[in-house]
Amino acid sequence: MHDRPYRSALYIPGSKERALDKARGLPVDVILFDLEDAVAPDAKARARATLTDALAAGGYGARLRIVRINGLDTAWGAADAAALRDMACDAVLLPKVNTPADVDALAALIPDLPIWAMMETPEGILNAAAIARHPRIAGFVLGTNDLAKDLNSRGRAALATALQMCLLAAKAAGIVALDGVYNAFKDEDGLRAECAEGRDMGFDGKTLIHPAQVAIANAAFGPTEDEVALARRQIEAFEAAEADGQGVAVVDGRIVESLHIVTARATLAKAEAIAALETA
Ligand SMILES: CC(C)(COP(=O)(O)OP(=O)(O)OC[C@H]1O[C@@H](n2cnc3c(N)ncnc32)[C@H](O)[C@@H]1OP(=O)(O)O)[C@@H](O)C(=O)NCCC(=O)NCCSC(=O)C[C@H](O)C(=O)O
Ligand SMILES: [Mg+2]
Repeated sequence: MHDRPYRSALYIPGSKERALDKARGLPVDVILFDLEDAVAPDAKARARATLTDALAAGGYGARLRIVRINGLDTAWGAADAAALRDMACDAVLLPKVNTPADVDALAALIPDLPIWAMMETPEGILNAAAIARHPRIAGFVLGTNDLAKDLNSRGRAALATALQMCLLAAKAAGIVALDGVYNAFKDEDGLRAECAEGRDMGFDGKTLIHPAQVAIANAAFGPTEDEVALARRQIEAFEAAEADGQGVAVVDGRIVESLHIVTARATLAKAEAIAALETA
């Protein structure tokens, strides 16, 4: 269980002032301010300055502010990493992480900021467990477009092993894992289905590309009222069973043991964290 919700993580091109402004009013849990693929090569330097000014102006409230820089092996990566010193952000997202050494290289340039890794290359996926265990890594973001490109694959089913390897690595290391984007941003039913699939696999949230996707991800990755009510009933029933010297309770015809109470408490904690974020 993490300290805050990560249901929706919206990419915003660092070059788009209007979108940077719009995000101040969106009910999104995480903002991924992008200097990488959403910014054209000619616009990289200007985007860096525009983003620095937008972050300095503030107004993003309790949303987690993560800046995606260009890779350190590109023409822009070193300048992006240097600019982080002047950016009011909470973490940095490093694209195309292949090995823990890639994380070491960035960590040496930025002593304090938590680092998130884009998991989007075949080599990175094979090294997922070691990358997740790196002491500076706080989260994984799946880059399903780049991964499909490198694999020359089609469709989400072809990515299942990679998604699950990243999830296993993230869960074993206790870090956050966010699912990849759904490109067809006008297809609400398709997004809803893919969010449900990612949630059921164990992802903490979904990365998004358009404001219209936010409400769908928030609904999919937040507990429903029925789930919260069930969690309360399970805890109540289990505590009553324990008081009676029993290790098992029954709720709605299903057994409830101490391990289910861990999940029930996590559900309540998540609902509380969402309520706290929404009123912050
Ligand atoms: C996809 C878009 C290019 C569509 O843009 P546009 O045609 O302008 O959309 P709308 O006219 O419907 O926009 C309506 C208003 O919403 C604002 N807007 C649009 N997108 C965003 C956003 N991402 N964040 C905040 N606000 C946004 C517009 O400014 C309009 O506002 P207003 O005029 O005030 O009403 C566009 O959505 C876009 O550029 N999206 C982000 C694309 C992106 O970031 N791509 C890179 C990340 S995906 C990736 O790289 C994944 C990974 O690495 C992998 O490998 O898979
Ligand atoms: Mg990518």
